[in-house]
Amino acid sequence: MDDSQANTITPSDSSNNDNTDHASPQDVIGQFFKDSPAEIPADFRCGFVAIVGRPNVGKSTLMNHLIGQKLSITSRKPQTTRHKIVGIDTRDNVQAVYVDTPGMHKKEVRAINKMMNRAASSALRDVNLVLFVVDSMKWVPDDELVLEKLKNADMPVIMVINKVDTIEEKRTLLPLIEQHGKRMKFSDIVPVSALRGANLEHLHEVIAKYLPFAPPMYAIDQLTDRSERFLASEIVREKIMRQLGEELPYDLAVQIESFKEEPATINEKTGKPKPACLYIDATILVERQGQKLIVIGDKGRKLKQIGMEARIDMEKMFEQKVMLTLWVKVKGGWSDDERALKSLGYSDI
Ligand SMILES: Nc1nc2c(ncn2[C@@H]2O[C@H](COP(=O)(O)OP(=O)(O)OP(=O)(O)O)[C@@H](O)[C@H]2O)c(=O)[nH]1
Repeated sequence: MDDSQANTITPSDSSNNDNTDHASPQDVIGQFFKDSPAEIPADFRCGFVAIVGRPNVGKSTLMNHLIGQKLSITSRKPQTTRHKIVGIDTRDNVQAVYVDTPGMHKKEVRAINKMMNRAASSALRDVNLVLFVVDSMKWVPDDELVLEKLKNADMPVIMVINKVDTIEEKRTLLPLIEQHGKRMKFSDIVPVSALRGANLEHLHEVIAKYLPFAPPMYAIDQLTDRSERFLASEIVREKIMRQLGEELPYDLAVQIESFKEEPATINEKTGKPKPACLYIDATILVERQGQKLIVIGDKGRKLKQIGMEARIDMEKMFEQKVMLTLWVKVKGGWSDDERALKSLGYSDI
């Protein structure tokens, strides 16, 4: 980014009272989720699901197919601070929230042991269900390590025998299921081919059976990482509109440059906790230098106000501390550039 063309502001005081008269974040969310059903059926099921297993058994492939190839689906709510949400799958009165188990994707064998120790004590805590993924063709000591940790788990564990498409002799499948069934008391054993999408409908049904009756934790319309950024950019745009009114350049756009969450930490020296924080960098793109000056305002006052109001709304929407950095940049002719439009999320609208 060209610093000479940018003006930054980082509102840092999150304790400001919000006295401005503006649309609440609920209004903004409502705009995007207006098709969501108003009434949640009493038999709705919802819960956290952890997908575990040694490297290379197909966990990522399975998750991607379970959530319908929608990668990087994330959402933020306070209940999820313990987990990293990797996918939210909502269908037929069931919402399965897939969570990442830290270290699960490490290749090193030793890491598994460490990871599973940790997983048993933290990542697996609070999940409602575990999917233990194994490769139908191989059972190796690493699987055994994972199994050992799962034996202590106090939630249902479903064994998912993956890659069944690689089994040549299909009649060997039943004896294999029987053999695995003796390893521990699984709630269910489901053979699938994640890659081919085979038997995944059945797996969806089995997963649903083990999730508790609970209302959805997330919007029925799944949130993608993109739409989360999109909501953030819409908040900034709304604040610009409020500040500029008639002066608003009609071809102004807001681009979210980065959207990163820093987890809560403890300061090693002082021992004081530092809360989790969402760092959002956004660029306000305008067509001409004159428009840039309008957005920035006298002594940067307008931009400062926009940043402060936007941050307050973002903190409400994302339910955590937000550090917002705003830039204003002249990008002549961007509105004619199809690629730029796509990168700004206009294909989504
Ligand atoms: N034949 C076949 N291959 C599969 C299947 N599922 C996954 N694979 C392949 O297995 C390999 C590993 O898949 P991943 O999904 O990356 O496995 P993972 O368990 O997430 O691996 P880590 O990230 O190392 O923990 C990839 O080459 C996949 O294409 C399946 O059902 N059948």
